[in-house]
Amino acid sequence: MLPLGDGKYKAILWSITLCVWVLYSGVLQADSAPQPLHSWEYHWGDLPAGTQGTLSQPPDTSLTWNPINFPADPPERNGQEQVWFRGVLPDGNWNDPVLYITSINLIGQIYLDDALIYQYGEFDAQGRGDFAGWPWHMVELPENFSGKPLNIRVFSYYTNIGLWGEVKVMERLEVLESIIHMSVQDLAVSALVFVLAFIATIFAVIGPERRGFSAIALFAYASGLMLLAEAPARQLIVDNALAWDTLRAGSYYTLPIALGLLLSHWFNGKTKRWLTSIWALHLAYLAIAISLVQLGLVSLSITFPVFDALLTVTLPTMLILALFRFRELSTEQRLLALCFTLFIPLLLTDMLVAHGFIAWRTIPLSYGTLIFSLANAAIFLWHYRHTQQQMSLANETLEYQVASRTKKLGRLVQELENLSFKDPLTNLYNRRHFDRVLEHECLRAQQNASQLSLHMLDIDHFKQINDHFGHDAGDSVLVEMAELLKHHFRGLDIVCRFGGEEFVALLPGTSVHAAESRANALLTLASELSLAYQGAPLTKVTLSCGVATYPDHTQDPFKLLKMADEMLYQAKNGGRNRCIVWPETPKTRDFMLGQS
Ligand SMILES: Nc1nc2c(ncn2[C@@H]2O[C@H](COP(=O)(O)OP(=O)(O)OP(=O)(O)O)[C@@H](O)[C@H]2O)c(=O)[nH]1
Repeated sequence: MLPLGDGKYKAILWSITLCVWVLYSGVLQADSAPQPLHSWEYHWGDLPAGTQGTLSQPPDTSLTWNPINFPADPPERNGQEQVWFRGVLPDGNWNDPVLYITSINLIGQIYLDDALIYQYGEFDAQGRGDFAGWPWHMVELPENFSGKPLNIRVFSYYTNIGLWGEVKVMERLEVLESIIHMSVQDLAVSALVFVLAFIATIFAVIGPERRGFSAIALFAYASGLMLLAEAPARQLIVDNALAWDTLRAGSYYTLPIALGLLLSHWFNGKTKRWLTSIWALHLAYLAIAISLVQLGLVSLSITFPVFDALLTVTLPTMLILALFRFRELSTEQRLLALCFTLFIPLLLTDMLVAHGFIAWRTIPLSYGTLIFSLANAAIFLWHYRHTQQQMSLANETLEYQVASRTKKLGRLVQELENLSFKDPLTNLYNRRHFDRVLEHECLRAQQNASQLSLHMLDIDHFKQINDHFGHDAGDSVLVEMAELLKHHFRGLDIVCRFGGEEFVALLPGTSVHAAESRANALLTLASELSLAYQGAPLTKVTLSCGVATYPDHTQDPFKLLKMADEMLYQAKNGGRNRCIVWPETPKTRDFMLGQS
């Protein structure tokens, strides 16, 4: 940073400011209103240009000159490619005057007082040359030019010949100022369009409407590039008119491709086929035209009128096709279609001006692009909001689904767990469950200072049922017996199938005597059961039962089971169909202790 306190630097800073002010105020004070040249005349054909940039003979002595309003496209061209114009330079009081020309079709030389003062493009010996782009021109003028004739030699194989736009004498600074002024809007819109193109690209990559957003992105990139390449300030950035015009052609020729892609994506059937053919045709034109130009076979300038002719047919066709089926479009598509409807006349008018069908004027193409860009921005925002809403909805749905599935899964786990503790044939608890609850029930009995009786039950001579009536009949007996047990015992009793034809029942809060009487009652009920299988009666069955009670007989759950089993064994040995309760005798106690 400048040390502002330092007097020396302050002085320099003030001097620079003063110079700029003097220079600028000088410009403002000068009689600097831009003045066009006047008294224009033309002469078809080339005149012999003298050596070293001088006219070998003054063209006005021996030739016929015809008056013309503006030095462009004189009548009766008849395929001629060379023409001379001459006009009189205006009077004025300029500080730093220059001649400003909007554009030249295609190349030219400018002479003042028989001296060549400016040349654009390369002339060969025959006075011909190649297209070199369409830049604006700022021609240095020597002193005392006022009132002098200016001779302009032009060569063009293009549809137009001569100068284009404005030809006037003005201050150099004013030229630069107006160039910047004319470009600001184009450049600003171009920057905005590039940002939108980038956002559209992101939507095209991630979004559901990939093709639609790709087409919008392509249109935005093409129109952004076109505006940049058209802005007069382009020459101040990179001084290569041909490169800029090639870029302009590429982007301009891409616009109908993007438009066709987008529209064809919106429609079906015949309309889609028509639109697809149109964008394919433009794609082919772009590829062929740029290739031929790059190969040096065709001049870039010639590709413009051919393209414009094509566009005057395809653009209205696309518009008519879209408007014809306007009702089928969604709101956002309608918005874009309307923007195109506004943009297309601008594009067509610009084209008509470029070819001289309409008098020269600046066409605000950037307005069309701006409207299109704003519509796009609105659509992006709408899409963003819509996507956000859909995402939160999806999240909620997902959360709901996860919760309901977790619940369902919990239920399934529970069912599975139940199944793993159940006997599938009888639907009674199985031995796994019994092993799990025995210890727990003993503990509960201890905590409640109550008793817990254990019944061990076995169907007598069950093998004979299987043998006589078959395995399935045996199964039906097991099921019947299980039903009897379920009904006979209380809800808080735990009845399990211990294995084969053996059952156990845990009776919480049941004394030895109560357990014995419940067992005897069960045995009676079992012996009275009328069993049948598939309508055929089965033999009567009886049960044997062993009983042991906690804590009366033991406080060890494992021993309790052993004791009941031992009593069952004794019941079997004692003749079956009976219940034996663990007797509190020293002999049995010793027996059990010896086992443990
Ligand atoms: N149908 C059927 N039979 C079974 C099942 N489980 C075990 N068995 C049969 O039950 C019979 C048990 O026979 P045993 O151990 O000799 O006993 P039992 O014939 O009842 O004789 P005791 O117990 O001494 O009165 C065997 O034939 C087993 O095949 C089953 O699920 N279904």
